[in-house]
Amino acid sequence: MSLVVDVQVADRDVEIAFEVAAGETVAILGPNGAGKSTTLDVVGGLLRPDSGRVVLDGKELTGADRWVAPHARRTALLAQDPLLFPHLSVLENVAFGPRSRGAGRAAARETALAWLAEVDATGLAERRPAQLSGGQAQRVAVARALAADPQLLLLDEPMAALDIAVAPALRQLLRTVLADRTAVVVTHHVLDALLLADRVVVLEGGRVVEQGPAGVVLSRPRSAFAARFAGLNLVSGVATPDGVRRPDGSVLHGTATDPAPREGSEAVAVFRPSAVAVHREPPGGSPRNVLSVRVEELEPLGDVVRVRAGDLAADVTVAAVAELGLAPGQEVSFVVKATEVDVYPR
Ligand SMILES: Nc1ncnc2c1ncn2[C@@H]1O[C@H](COP(=O)(O)OP(=O)(O)OP(=O)(O)O)[C@@H](O)[C@H]1O
Repeated sequence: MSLVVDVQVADRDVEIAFEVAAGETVAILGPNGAGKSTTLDVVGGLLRPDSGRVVLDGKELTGADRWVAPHARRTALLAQDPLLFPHLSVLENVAFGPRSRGAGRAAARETALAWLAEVDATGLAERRPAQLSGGQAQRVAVARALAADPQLLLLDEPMAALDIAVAPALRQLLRTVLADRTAVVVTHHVLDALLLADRVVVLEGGRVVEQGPAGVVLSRPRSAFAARFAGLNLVSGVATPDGVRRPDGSVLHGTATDPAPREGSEAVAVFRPSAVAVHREPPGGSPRNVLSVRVEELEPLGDVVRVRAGDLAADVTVAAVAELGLAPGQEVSFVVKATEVDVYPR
């Protein structure tokens, strides 16, 4: 059930093309307004693009002269909100899909019970949605989506509305469910991308700026958003023999990784926040990279404090924050060794 998406929505300035192979899960990432919801809406048939096409398993769902209605698309949407029918029992909610596809009452009930067992919710069958916790309702929503036997599963931040304590169990369930399914998942969570998706597609400003295997994009990001998402610092510019020249003319020295960027071509320098040391004064005569920045925000992160300055971040200990007297608005130097900076083509 492969998916081909190549669509344009002029009034939203969205032009997006990507493919999902049969059995593959693709995560769509991007900042607010990047076009993630627009993409899901177009694929699910809720929005008609100005031009382009959506093809599922060789069948055109959206095209120049073709428009398959949402309910006839064989796609199922799992959204933030479980969207269960409040007046139906859990069992009836899950049986709804098979019933609408023509199954008899007994067969639909059997399918629904099988899916409820699959999501570990058999004991909830007779309850009404109002009698479920958020996590239980979302598990039922998973069963309902799958009971309709969709060819493509669309997930729109399925964990976003859940309690932090409940999210891991649902993520684990989705991991099992998505293992051999064709799916597109919009997420703001790095763990979802890593644990659920085979590939990620990064959108910015209504365009695909980067795509590839989840592990590769998150460990070797080439776009500003993917780097931020993966918790890495990224500086882009033009490749020099030993680093990246930034638009302001300064060079960030690093180590070229395979494949090394061609001198003069667009390149990125990427380094971990934990590799950055923060100094009040620029260290004199240092062979290291020194970036002058203004502290914008201090954010506690486990046993370190993330110091944010523009697009860059440094992780320092609480003791260092106290010792340096760090506070927003302060001018400081971010210092990073060239050996900690990976340079590769953009
Ligand atoms: N109903 C609408 N009518 C017109 N423009 C819209 C509409 N919804 C979104 N847009 C615009 O389309 C572009 C893409 O928005 P979209 O909602 O797809 O982004 P998103 O990546 O889902 O963002 P978010 O993470 O905030 O949900 C934005 O410029 C947005 O302002």
